[in-house]
Amino acid sequence: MNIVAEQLGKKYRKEWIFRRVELTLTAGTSYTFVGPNGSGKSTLLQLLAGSLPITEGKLTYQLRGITVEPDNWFRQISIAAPYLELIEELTLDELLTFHQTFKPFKAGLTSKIIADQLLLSHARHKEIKYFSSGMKQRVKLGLAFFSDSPVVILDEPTSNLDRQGSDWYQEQVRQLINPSTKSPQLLLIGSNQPEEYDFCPNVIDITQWK
Ligand SMILES: Nc1ncnc2c1ncn2[C@@H]1O[C@H](COP(=O)(O)OP(=O)(O)OP(=O)(O)O)[C@@H](O)[C@H]1O
Repeated sequence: MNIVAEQLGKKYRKEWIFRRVELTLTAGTSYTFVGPNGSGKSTLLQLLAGSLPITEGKLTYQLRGITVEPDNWFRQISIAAPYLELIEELTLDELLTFHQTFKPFKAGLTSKIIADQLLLSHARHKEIKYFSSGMKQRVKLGLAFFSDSPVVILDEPTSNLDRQGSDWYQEQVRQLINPSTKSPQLLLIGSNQPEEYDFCPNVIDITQWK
């Protein structure tokens, strides 16, 4: 999957957050958007995910050379972000089962394996509303890591994670763009924490588009 942005701009009321963004984002690698608080990292990630309308410019999704219609972009993307909520009333097992009805997991992964991978096998039958903020963050990241989607978007990925959780993130995130993986994904990160993206070859300062 490739995503191409041409002359992309976003304005909230009278304020331009960024303008004239030019990007060609290619599968099999990662890109991290950096910049101070309020610079527009989350806004740009949501635009690239097709979940916020663009004010000007053009976005194109291409899967194996074929243009994907905007109505189908959401099928290509898994996103973990602080502003996206989990369904609190479901248990972890129920959430994993529900999630698979619209976004399958990668081959061979069952709910049990994923709960083990999340280090949450003890909490499979607990409702998400009783999870700690770090446990919820692990679930959000897991849904993004383990779903079979060409694009993975992670905004502030290690927020609320303890040392063990951050180590787990480091281990998992590298798998996404491992060249020996059968279908390498496109990984997009929004971050202010260098240790979240120290492996990433493409670090892009968003303030260049102010
Ligand atoms: N719905 C909205 N309406 C008006 N302004 C908004 C809206 N959402 C975001 N903004 C503004 O857009 C700017 C960019 O916000 P954004 O959350 O994208 O920044 P960020 O770089 O992700 O920040 P942080 O590092 O704090 O997460 C901010 O000035 C913010 O106030």
